Amino acid sequence: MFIESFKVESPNVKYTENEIHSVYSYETTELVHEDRKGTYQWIVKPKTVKYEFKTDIHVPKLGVMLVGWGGNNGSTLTAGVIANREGISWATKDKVQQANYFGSLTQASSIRVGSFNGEEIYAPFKSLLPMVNPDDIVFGGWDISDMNLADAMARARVLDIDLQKQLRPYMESMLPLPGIYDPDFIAANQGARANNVIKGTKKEQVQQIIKDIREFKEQNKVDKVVVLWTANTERYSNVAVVDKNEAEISPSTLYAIACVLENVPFINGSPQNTFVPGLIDLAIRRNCLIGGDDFKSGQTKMKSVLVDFLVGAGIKPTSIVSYNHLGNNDGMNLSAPQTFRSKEISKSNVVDDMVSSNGILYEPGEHPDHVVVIKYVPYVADSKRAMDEYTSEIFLGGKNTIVMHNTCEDSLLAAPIILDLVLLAELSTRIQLKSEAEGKFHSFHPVATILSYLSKAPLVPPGTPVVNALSKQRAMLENILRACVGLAPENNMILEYK
Ligand SMILES: NC(=O)c1ccc[n+]([C@@H]2O[C@H](COP(=O)([O-])OP(=O)(O)OC[C@H]3O[C@@H](n4cnc5c(N)ncnc54)[C@H](O)[C@@H]3O)[C@@H](O)[C@H]2O)c1
Ligand SMILES: O=P([O-])([O-])O[C@@H]1[C@@H](O)[C@H](O)[C@@H](O)[C@H](O)[C@@H]1O
Repeated sequence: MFIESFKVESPNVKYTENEIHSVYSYETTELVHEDRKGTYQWIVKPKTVKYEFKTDIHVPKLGVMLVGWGGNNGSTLTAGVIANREGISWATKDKVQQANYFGSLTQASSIRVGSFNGEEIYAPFKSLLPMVNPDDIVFGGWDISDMNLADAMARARVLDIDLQKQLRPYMESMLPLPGIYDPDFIAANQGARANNVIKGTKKEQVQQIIKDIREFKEQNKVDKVVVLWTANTERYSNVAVVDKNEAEISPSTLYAIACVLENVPFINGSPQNTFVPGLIDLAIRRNCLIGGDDFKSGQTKMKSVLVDFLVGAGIKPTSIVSYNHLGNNDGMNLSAPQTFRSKEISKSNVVDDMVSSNGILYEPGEHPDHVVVIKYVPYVADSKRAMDEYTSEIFLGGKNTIVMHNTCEDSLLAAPIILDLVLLAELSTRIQLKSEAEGKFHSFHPVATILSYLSKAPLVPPGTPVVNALSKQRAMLENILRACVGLAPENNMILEYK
């Protein structure tokens, strides 16, 4: 059964006019490796740590500034929120389509809250904690192309024409602010659209971005701003020289510096190493949320499910070949070797945690063969075609081969993920926590691993584990939000019926 909302009644949860305060027992383990009677043993000690969570229930008026606003993802997300907000429906060749938020974890997925009379009861994921209603978001942002959002939507070739016609009046007055453009970091083929750029030194460009954020906030009377990069994939910055050679500081890093200096959350939806070590240090010092990297939207999302299933079932993937072709501007930009390399890295590292979790299947340092191929084929436009082959070793020397064709409508899959990223980033800044060993409440670590479900290459604080398995990432996110309302982690035991 599905319910629309619920309230937790517990001695451990207090709802006040300003916050939800929960007391939570975090059940974990402590491991020691000790000499026991002459042989070393791993000892696992269950441990309970008391935490308190405080969630500010005042939902702000949120401004979202997209870097690359005029791109396929940026224009599609903007269009989708307007279509939902205005309740737009449109004719397609199959039916009259209503606007929806399908593909958004926060808006279209559910959580199990328990069972009632032998029936499992589910509620909307977004009913866990007060979140911004996406219909209320004010969009803005930058683009090195000056095209208005209605024309950018048409250029993207993502949405049905009847929908585009209805959206045009809302979007044609939306003009991206000039962006920071450095041809050394993206494909040369992007130069043709770069007619809307901020001149000046890198420092002056950062100052302009800060000015843009302040003016956007003032003009739109928003309480908070989140900035998200959905611009072109850049080549990696050479971190060995980035501190000594200003030319090596990428545009994405410059936007991120501006955001951290303005204490505005910055999320990187692309695979480049925007968050160079100096920037991470700055974000930590200023306690400003940063997160990323590279939206996990289609082919890689499936990979982080399939490899988790195979390894979890004791089956040994030995060869993973991920090919895809696409015909949008992203694909054109990725046709350059240096930008493709950024994407190849983020798409290749996604199985590392699952492989290293099973020492029965893999020797230390052993990995499956893993190849990533991306080709630019204009005709298919935003309708990316992913073709994967997974070969695994099974019982008694057998081999299993899984072949998959996955048509990922790239922007229709990425736009809801962008929405989740900005909503969850905003929510996480309203949560404070304190363990029993800590004297005062504090925010989550500025490097927002809570967003990892939505990223191919989750950015994590230095020295902490990277988890890519999709089910674990989703469970982590849900269980943290459950803890904020005093609910135990979903353990799927349903002992009541065993
Ligand atoms: N499923 C997906 O679509 C998906 C998944 C993961 C990652 N991504 C990443 O998201 C990004 C956007 O994808 P897209 O399909 O919207 O691409 P796109 O090329 O349509 O849009 C990128 C936009 O950014 C603009 N731009 C480039 N450099 C800029 C800068 N320095 N400042 C401001 N604007 C700039 C371009 O003019 C363009 O309008 C890409 O990096 C892509 O790799 C997309
Ligand atoms: O998320 P995902 O489908 O694995 O990865 C996608 C790639 O397959 C695609 O080639 C690229 O253009 C997109 O930006 C996205 O990164």
